Amino acid sequence: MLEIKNISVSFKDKNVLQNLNLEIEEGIILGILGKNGAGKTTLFESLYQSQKYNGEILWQNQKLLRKNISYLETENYFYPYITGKEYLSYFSKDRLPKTIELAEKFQLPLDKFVQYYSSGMKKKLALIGMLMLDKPINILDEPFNGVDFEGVHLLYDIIRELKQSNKIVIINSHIIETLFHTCDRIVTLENGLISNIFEKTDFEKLNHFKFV
Ligand SMILES: Nc1ncnc2c1ncn2[C@@H]1O[C@H](COP(=O)(O)OP(=O)(O)OP(=O)(O)O)[C@@H](O)[C@H]1O
Repeated sequence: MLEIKNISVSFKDKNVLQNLNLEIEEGIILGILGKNGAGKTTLFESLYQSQKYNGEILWQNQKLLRKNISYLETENYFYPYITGKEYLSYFSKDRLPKTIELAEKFQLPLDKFVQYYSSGMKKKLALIGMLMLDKPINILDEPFNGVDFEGVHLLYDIIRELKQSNKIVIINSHIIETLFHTCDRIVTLENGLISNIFEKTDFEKLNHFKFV
Protein backbone atom coordinates (compact mmCIF):
# COMPACT_ATOMS: atom_id res chain seq x y z
CA MET A 1 0.00 0.00 0.00
CA LEU A 2 1.15 3.52 -0.82
CA GLU A 3 -0.10 5.93 1.83
CA ILE A 4 0.01 9.68 1.35
CA LYS A 5 -0.75 11.22 4.72
CA ASN A 6 -1.45 14.90 5.31
CA ILE A 7 0.90 16.17 2.63
CA SER A 8 1.27 19.94 2.47
CA VAL A 9 3.46 21.99 0.12
CA SER A 10 3.63 25.79 -0.01
CA PHE A 11 5.48 28.15 -2.30
CA LYS A 12 5.94 31.48 -0.50
CA ASP A 13 2.39 32.36 0.59
CA LYS A 14 0.67 29.91 -1.81
CA ASN A 15 -0.52 26.61 -0.32
CA VAL A 16 -0.47 24.22 -3.27
CA LEU A 17 -1.15 20.97 -1.39
CA GLN A 18 -3.06 21.21 1.88
CA ASN A 19 -3.22 18.11 4.05
CA LEU A 20 -3.73 15.86 1.06
CA ASN A 21 -4.51 12.22 1.87
CA LEU A 22 -4.62 9.29 -0.53
CA GLU A 23 -4.14 5.53 -0.31
CA ILE A 24 -3.29 3.36 -3.30
CA GLU A 25 -3.13 -0.43 -3.19
CA GLU A 26 -0.72 -2.55 -5.25
CA GLY A 27 -2.02 -3.35 -8.73
CA ILE A 28 -4.10 -0.17 -8.94
CA ILE A 29 -3.96 2.15 -11.95
CA LEU A 30 -4.90 5.56 -10.61
CA GLY A 31 -5.77 8.58 -12.73
CA ILE A 32 -5.40 12.12 -11.44
CA LEU A 33 -7.51 14.92 -12.84
CA GLY A 34 -6.89 18.53 -12.01
CA LYS A 35 -7.00 21.90 -13.67
CA ASN A 36 -3.78 23.59 -14.81
CA GLY A 37 -1.93 24.68 -11.71
CA ALA A 38 -3.94 22.38 -9.41
CA GLY A 39 -0.74 20.85 -8.02
CA LYS A 40 -0.38 17.54 -9.89
CA THR A 41 3.32 18.04 -10.65
CA THR A 42 3.91 19.18 -7.08
CA LEU A 43 2.28 15.98 -5.84
CA PHE A 44 4.35 13.84 -8.24
CA GLU A 45 7.57 15.58 -7.22
CA SER A 46 6.69 15.04 -3.55
CA LEU A 47 6.14 11.34 -4.25
CA TYR A 48 9.42 11.23 -6.15
CA GLN A 49 11.12 12.88 -3.13
CA SER A 50 12.35 15.79 -5.23
CA GLN A 51 10.01 18.30 -3.54
CA LYS A 52 10.06 19.09 0.17
CA TYR A 53 6.74 18.49 1.88
CA ASN A 54 5.19 18.31 5.30
CA GLY A 55 3.43 15.07 6.12
CA GLU A 56 4.27 11.46 5.42
CA ILE A 57 4.48 9.24 2.36
CA LEU A 58 4.67 5.55 3.24
CA TRP A 59 5.29 2.53 1.05
CA GLN A 60 4.58 -0.79 2.76
CA ASN A 61 4.61 1.02 6.13
CA GLN A 62 8.07 2.57 5.60
CA LYS A 63 9.00 6.04 4.36
CA LEU A 64 8.82 5.93 0.56
CA LEU A 65 12.31 6.02 -0.94
CA ARG A 66 13.32 7.14 -4.43
CA LYS A 67 14.54 3.61 -5.22
CA ASN A 68 10.92 2.41 -5.18
CA ILE A 69 9.48 4.89 -7.63
CA SER A 70 9.97 5.99 -11.22
CA TYR A 71 8.68 9.17 -12.78
CA LEU A 72 8.05 9.84 -16.47
CA GLU A 73 7.91 13.62 -16.60
CA THR A 74 5.90 15.61 -19.14
CA GLU A 75 9.04 16.91 -20.84
CA ASN A 76 11.87 14.54 -21.63
CA TYR A 77 15.40 15.89 -21.92
CA PHE A 78 18.23 13.99 -23.57
CA TYR A 79 21.84 14.65 -24.41
CA PRO A 80 21.48 15.18 -28.18
CA TYR A 81 24.46 13.10 -29.35
CA ILE A 82 23.44 9.80 -27.83
CA THR A 83 21.68 7.14 -29.86
CA GLY A 84 18.45 5.55 -28.64
CA LYS A 85 20.29 2.26 -28.17
CA GLU A 86 23.08 3.86 -26.12
CA TYR A 87 20.48 5.59 -23.95
CA LEU A 88 18.58 2.37 -23.27
CA SER A 89 21.73 0.42 -22.48
CA TYR A 90 22.13 2.56 -19.34
CA PHE A 91 18.78 1.35 -18.05
CA SER A 92 18.54 -2.23 -19.15
CA LYS A 93 21.92 -3.85 -18.40
CA ASP A 94 20.87 -7.52 -18.39
CA ARG A 95 17.51 -6.88 -20.09
CA LEU A 96 18.71 -5.39 -23.36
CA PRO A 97 16.84 -7.92 -25.58
CA LYS A 98 13.52 -7.07 -23.87
CA THR A 99 14.31 -3.37 -24.26
CA ILE A 100 15.09 -3.73 -27.94
CA GLU A 101 11.90 -5.76 -28.46
CA LEU A 102 9.87 -2.92 -26.95
CA ALA A 103 11.71 -0.31 -29.00
CA GLU A 104 10.99 -2.31 -32.15
CA LYS A 105 7.29 -2.50 -31.25
CA PHE A 106 7.35 1.30 -30.88
CA GLN A 107 9.27 1.49 -34.19
CA LEU A 108 12.02 3.58 -32.67
CA PRO A 109 15.10 4.17 -34.86
CA LEU A 110 17.57 3.04 -32.20
CA ASP A 111 20.74 3.87 -34.13
CA LYS A 112 19.78 7.51 -34.67
CA PHE A 113 21.00 10.33 -32.44
CA VAL A 114 18.24 11.40 -30.07
CA GLN A 115 18.53 14.95 -31.43
CA TYR A 116 16.80 13.69 -34.59
CA TYR A 117 13.91 12.08 -32.69
CA SER A 118 10.44 13.64 -32.84
CA SER A 119 8.82 14.58 -29.52
CA GLY A 120 6.66 11.41 -29.65
CA MET A 121 9.77 9.26 -30.23
CA LYS A 122 11.49 10.92 -27.25
CA LYS A 123 8.46 10.18 -25.10
CA LYS A 124 8.57 6.51 -26.14
CA LEU A 125 12.31 6.29 -25.49
CA ALA A 126 11.94 7.80 -22.02
CA LEU A 127 9.03 5.46 -21.29
CA ILE A 128 11.00 2.34 -22.26
CA GLY A 129 13.92 3.47 -20.08
CA MET A 130 11.55 4.01 -17.20
CA LEU A 131 9.93 0.58 -17.64
CA MET A 132 13.33 -1.07 -17.52
CA LEU A 133 13.87 0.40 -14.06
CA ASP A 134 11.12 -2.01 -12.96
CA LYS A 135 9.91 -0.06 -9.90
CA PRO A 136 6.82 -0.93 -7.86
CA ILE A 137 5.41 2.62 -8.18
CA ASN A 138 5.31 4.38 -11.55
CA ILE A 139 4.19 7.93 -12.28
CA LEU A 140 3.23 8.68 -15.87
CA ASP A 141 2.73 12.41 -16.42
CA GLU A 142 0.91 12.96 -19.72
CA PRO A 143 2.26 9.70 -21.21
CA PHE A 144 -0.01 9.89 -24.28
CA ASN A 145 1.12 13.37 -25.38
CA GLY A 146 2.65 13.24 -28.83
CA VAL A 147 2.35 9.46 -29.08
CA ASP A 148 0.80 8.18 -32.32
CA PHE A 149 -2.30 5.97 -32.59
CA GLU A 150 -0.39 2.67 -32.57
CA GLY A 151 1.81 3.90 -29.74
CA VAL A 152 -1.25 4.73 -27.63
CA HIS A 153 -2.53 1.17 -28.00
CA LEU A 154 0.88 -0.21 -27.13
CA LEU A 155 0.91 2.01 -24.09
CA TYR A 156 -2.51 0.63 -23.07
CA ASP A 157 -1.01 -2.89 -23.26
CA ILE A 158 2.02 -1.84 -21.24
CA ILE A 159 -0.14 -0.30 -18.50
CA ARG A 160 -2.21 -3.51 -18.42
CA GLU A 161 1.01 -5.54 -18.00
CA LEU A 162 2.14 -3.26 -15.16
CA LYS A 163 -1.16 -3.91 -13.44
CA GLN A 164 -0.76 -7.66 -13.91
CA SER A 165 2.66 -7.42 -12.26
CA ASN A 166 0.92 -5.79 -9.29
CA LYS A 167 2.58 -2.41 -9.79
CA ILE A 168 1.04 0.91 -8.89
CA VAL A 169 0.65 3.30 -11.82
CA ILE A 170 -0.36 6.93 -11.33
CA ILE A 171 -1.36 8.67 -14.54
CA ASN A 172 -2.05 12.30 -15.29
CA SER A 173 -3.75 12.94 -18.60
CA HIS A 174 -5.90 15.77 -19.89
CA ILE A 175 -7.42 13.30 -22.37
CA ILE A 176 -10.08 11.78 -20.14
CA GLU A 177 -10.84 8.89 -22.51
CA THR A 178 -7.31 7.56 -21.97
CA LEU A 179 -7.97 7.54 -18.23
CA PHE A 180 -11.34 5.79 -18.68
CA HIS A 181 -9.56 3.18 -20.74
CA THR A 182 -6.66 2.51 -18.39
CA CYS A 183 -7.61 3.38 -14.82
CA ASP A 184 -9.23 1.44 -11.99
CA ARG A 185 -9.85 4.63 -10.08
CA ILE A 186 -9.78 8.35 -10.92
CA VAL A 187 -9.32 11.09 -8.33
CA THR A 188 -9.74 14.83 -8.68
CA LEU A 189 -7.26 17.29 -7.21
CA GLU A 190 -8.81 20.59 -6.19
CA ASN A 191 -7.86 23.26 -3.68
CA GLY A 192 -4.81 21.32 -2.62
CA LEU A 193 -6.55 18.08 -1.73
CA ILE A 194 -8.25 15.05 -3.22
CA SER A 195 -11.81 16.28 -3.68
CA ASN A 196 -13.42 13.17 -5.25
CA ILE A 197 -12.67 9.51 -5.77
CA PHE A 198 -14.37 7.74 -8.69
CA GLU A 199 -14.27 3.96 -8.95
CA LYS A 200 -14.61 2.38 -12.41
CA THR A 201 -18.35 1.92 -11.99
CA ASP A 202 -18.68 5.70 -11.42
CA PHE A 203 -16.59 6.90 -14.37
CA GLU A 204 -19.78 7.83 -16.23
CA LYS A 205 -20.26 10.64 -13.68
CA LEU A 206 -17.00 12.22 -14.82
CA ASN A 207 -18.60 13.08 -18.18
CA HIS A 208 -20.62 15.71 -16.35
CA PHE A 209 -18.03 16.62 -13.72
CA LYS A 210 -17.21 20.28 -13.14
CA PHE A 211 -14.39 21.56 -10.97
CA VAL A 212 -15.53 24.03 -8.30
N1 LIG B 1 8.93 26.13 -7.70
C1 LIG B 1 7.79 26.85 -7.60
N2 LIG B 1 7.79 28.07 -7.05
C2 LIG B 1 6.66 28.77 -6.93
N3 LIG B 1 5.44 28.35 -7.34
C3 LIG B 1 5.37 27.13 -7.89
C4 LIG B 1 6.54 26.31 -8.06
N4 LIG B 1 6.16 25.14 -8.64
C5 LIG B 1 4.82 25.22 -8.82
N5 LIG B 1 4.35 26.41 -8.38
C6 LIG B 1 2.95 26.84 -8.37
O1 LIG B 1 2.22 25.82 -7.72
C7 LIG B 1 0.96 25.64 -8.37
C8 LIG B 1 0.81 24.17 -8.78
O2 LIG B 1 1.72 23.89 -9.84
P1 LIG B 1 1.85 22.45 -10.49
O3 LIG B 1 2.92 22.55 -11.53
O4 LIG B 1 2.02 21.45 -9.42
O5 LIG B 1 0.42 22.27 -11.17
P2 LIG B 1 -0.09 21.18 -12.22
O6 LIG B 1 -1.38 20.67 -11.70
O7 LIG B 1 0.98 20.21 -12.51
O8 LIG B 1 -0.36 22.10 -13.50
P3 LIG B 1 -0.38 21.75 -15.09
O9 LIG B 1 -1.58 20.89 -15.36
O10 LIG B 1 -0.51 23.11 -15.71
O11 LIG B 1 0.92 21.08 -15.41
C9 LIG B 1 0.91 26.63 -9.51
O12 LIG B 1 0.21 27.77 -9.06
C10 LIG B 1 2.36 26.95 -9.77
O13 LIG B 1 2.49 28.27 -10.26
